[in-house]
Amino acid sequence: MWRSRVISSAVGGGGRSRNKLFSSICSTTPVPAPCIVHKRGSDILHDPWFNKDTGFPLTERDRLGLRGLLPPRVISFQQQYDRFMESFRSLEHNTQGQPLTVVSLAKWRILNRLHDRNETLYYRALIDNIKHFAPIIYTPTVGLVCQNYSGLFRRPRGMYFSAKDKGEMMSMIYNWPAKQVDMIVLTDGSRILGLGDLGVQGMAIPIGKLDMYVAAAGINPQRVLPIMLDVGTNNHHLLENPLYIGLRQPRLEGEEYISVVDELMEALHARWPKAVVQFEDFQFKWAFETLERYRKKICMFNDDIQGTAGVALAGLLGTVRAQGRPLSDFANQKIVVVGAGSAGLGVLNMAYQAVARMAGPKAKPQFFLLDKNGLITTERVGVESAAAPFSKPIEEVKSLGLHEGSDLLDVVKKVKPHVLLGLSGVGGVFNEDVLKAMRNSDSSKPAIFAMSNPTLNAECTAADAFKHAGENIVFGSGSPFENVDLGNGKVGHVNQANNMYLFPGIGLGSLLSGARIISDGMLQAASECLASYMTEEEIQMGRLYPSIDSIRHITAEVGAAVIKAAVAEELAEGHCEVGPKELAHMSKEECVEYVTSNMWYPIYSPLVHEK
Ligand SMILES: NC(=O)C1=CN([C@@H]2O[C@H](COP(=O)(O)OP(=O)(O)OC[C@H]3O[C@@H](n4cnc5c(N)ncnc54)[C@H](O)[C@@H]3O)[C@@H](O)[C@H]2O)C=CC1
Ligand SMILES: CC(=O)C(=O)O
Ligand SMILES: [Mg+2]
Repeated sequence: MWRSRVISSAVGGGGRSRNKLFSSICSTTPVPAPCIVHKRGSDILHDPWFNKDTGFPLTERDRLGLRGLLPPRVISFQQQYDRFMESFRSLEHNTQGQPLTVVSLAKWRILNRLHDRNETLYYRALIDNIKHFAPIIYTPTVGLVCQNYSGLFRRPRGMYFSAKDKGEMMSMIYNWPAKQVDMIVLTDGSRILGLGDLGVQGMAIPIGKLDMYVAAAGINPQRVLPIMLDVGTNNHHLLENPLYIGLRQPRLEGEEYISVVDELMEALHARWPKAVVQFEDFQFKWAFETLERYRKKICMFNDDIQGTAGVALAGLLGTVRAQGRPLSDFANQKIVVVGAGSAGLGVLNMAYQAVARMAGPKAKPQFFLLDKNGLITTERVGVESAAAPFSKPIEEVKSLGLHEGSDLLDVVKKVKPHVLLGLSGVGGVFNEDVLKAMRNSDSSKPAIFAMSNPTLNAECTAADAFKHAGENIVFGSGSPFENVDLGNGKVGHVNQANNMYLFPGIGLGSLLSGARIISDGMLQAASECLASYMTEEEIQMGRLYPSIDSIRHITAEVGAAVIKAAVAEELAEGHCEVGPKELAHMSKEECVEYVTSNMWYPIYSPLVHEK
């Protein structure tokens, strides 16, 4: 039995992991570990990490100088939870019939206010209602929040570094109050979902991703750090907005840009050398470059390139199974990828690697890549170096009646793909004609993945996909859609093909293994774990990914797979009291148990004051 860490002692607060140590000693309900707090009185009430609102027991009120600062009656955690959920339901009821954007922002506001006031209650509400709340704190509403962030901003969360901080970052990093940081999500706001350059307003993305880390991976919220690196924006609309809260200057470019990122990475690594850093929503021209620059030096990954690739590959393998074919048939699948950016190229990279493993390095995958200028072939002038390996040989293209730059409809008609996968950021690009052309797919169960976010940027809606491409398709989308009623009691199942199924497990597995870096092998293990998670029966029903309700379970499995891969590649240096040798001796089940027991869970811990 692997003992969990007693988190409180390490971070001076928040000793709220489910504690196996206690449960193995006591036969009764485990007592939560006490949590050390270095403040007293109203300072505690204004600190969302420690605040319990009316939930402070009387003894604690005495101990912490809170007596008289709260109404006399003590309200239990359960009562507080019920009251919050009741006000959320009232809000839903009272906003019925109002425009979707108004309702969505109102829901985000009520959750955000709780987040700012009482983190324990917030995360319990999030974990227990993840299916309902993920679309608010994550895609699609987080996109709307980013678009309006300057107006919505009330209280700071995370850290802001800007081009004006050059030379200061190494000292600024010590302004962050937590001694320990495990998980960092960093953006420069240059490609927020499919919404483009939103400058400093992109900060809602790292915050939302880290909320998912807490909910899905049980990362202690006291140890997460969302970071915005504001190097300016090229969004004229924002530059002209007098209330814009970011730097009002064009984006830094070239050497100037990279030197600022270098400085920040050095500062982060110097203070928290074991923290995992996730790069998020960097524009294409910097996404690959920064990944290659840092991935051999520190424990980091790019979620849009690597997390997305793993989730997409799991979905693609699922579609092979859904067709009733052996997995090795993946090498013969005709896949049209629409969007040759960070995400699309990440997917193709991983898909090519999978084919090479299955069918040998000489295999020639039938993958087709399109960008805004159409089909990318070896005749393309000025092709990006990251896209070049996926350019289709022109002779092959011509033999199909296609040419350099063929449009999507023509490609779908001539190729008759098994899979159409969109990562273009362009809403509706899978139009009626394109979807109808998928009816002539060579697959008995064609797959359509409209993976772009948020909802309006999806390549097609779920309803249109089933309506035009036929009821036998398998469908996935980056943002959630309702299942589609096909009539006669039949339902078109909607999968959420989103990197949220992998990034929490990649991050947690990397952290708990103490991996020096995040290797391709670790990412592949994560993807394979997700791919094999679904049963044959589920796959036959068109379910490629599990329900988000079981996200902690999936994350535990993925995290364990990542740890095992890190150990196998001798990258694991261990974490806290669990060293690499102990990790190596864990069975798969023990490893899943180790990951699970390290997941933080929100309960009120007794607070103990220390000067
Ligand atoms: N579901 C998920 O988990 C994820 C979804 N995404 C989504 O993928 C989208 C793209 O992200 P990135 O690759 O980082 O963006 P990017 O800007 O790097 O790439 C976009 C690509 O789409 C191409 N494109 C634009 N218009 C097109 C058109 N009409 N037809 C065909 N291709 C077109 C561009 O030429 C470019 O190659 C975004 O909407 C993002 O939200 C990204 C990561 C994860
Ligand atoms: C999901 C995600 O990472 C994106 O749309 O960028
Ligand atoms: Mg992203």
